[in-house]
Amino acid sequence: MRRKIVAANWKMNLSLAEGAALVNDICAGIPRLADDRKVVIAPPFIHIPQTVAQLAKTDHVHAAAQNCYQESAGAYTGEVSAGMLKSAEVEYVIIGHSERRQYFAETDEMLARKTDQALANGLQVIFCCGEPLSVRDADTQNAFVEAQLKDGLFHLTAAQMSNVVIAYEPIWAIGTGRTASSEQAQDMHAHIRAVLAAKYGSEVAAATPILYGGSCKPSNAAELFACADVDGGLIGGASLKAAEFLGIIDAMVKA
Ligand SMILES: O=C(CO)COP(=O)(O)O
Repeated sequence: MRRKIVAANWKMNLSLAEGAALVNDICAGIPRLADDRKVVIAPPFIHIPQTVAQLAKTDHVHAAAQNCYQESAGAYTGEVSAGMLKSAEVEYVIIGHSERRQYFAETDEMLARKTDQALANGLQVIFCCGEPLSVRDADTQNAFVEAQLKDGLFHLTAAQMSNVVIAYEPIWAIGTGRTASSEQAQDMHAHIRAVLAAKYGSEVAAATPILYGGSCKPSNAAELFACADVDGGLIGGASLKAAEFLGIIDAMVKA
């Protein structure tokens, strides 16, 4: 049985006090999860020690970072290494979010190195892919996403892939209120799984969770998570309100 995951990406939001209150409310409201269902919370770096301490009281909610640097240590002012995240007891790291690619000029080559750093330090990677609107309008999204996966991930071994989760986030659906239809999500997720199967075989492809991200809310989560190849979600805006995030977790529990 493939893992199902709902992950919160807080992006650059919330004070420490607001973050602590939100994690408290999520932990208080979360239902019992089966072993194959996981909730992940990715706050800004500065929240991490606080969030990790709060989550130590639960078994089924895990801390993540939103990024890490591609070198292990040194004179890189302002950066945070995968080893530091591990030392803070972070379990997951998001790599290749479209906002990192777009605003911080992160290239596929950098993302491949970040992935290596994360895996070498025992972190699980949530690797993001997804096309801009111009690519969707030209109907070339399958080739675009395939190239992102090949360039960012396909240097990994099959064994390393067991520590990788993929998040498909079409850029035109992020923060826009315009979600992909369940048919668009399923088509792309099936394509991603076929690309994984061609490279790593059907067992690895079947075991890799593929999350959907982009304007996912309690009102559309159940329909998205009912798709055969959608294994949960990476949630931005709706992860900042406990009631909304708990509603999305509920959709995963029932999926
Ligand atoms: O980018 C996202 C999560 O990483 C999605 O953001 P929204 O849920 O706000 O559209």
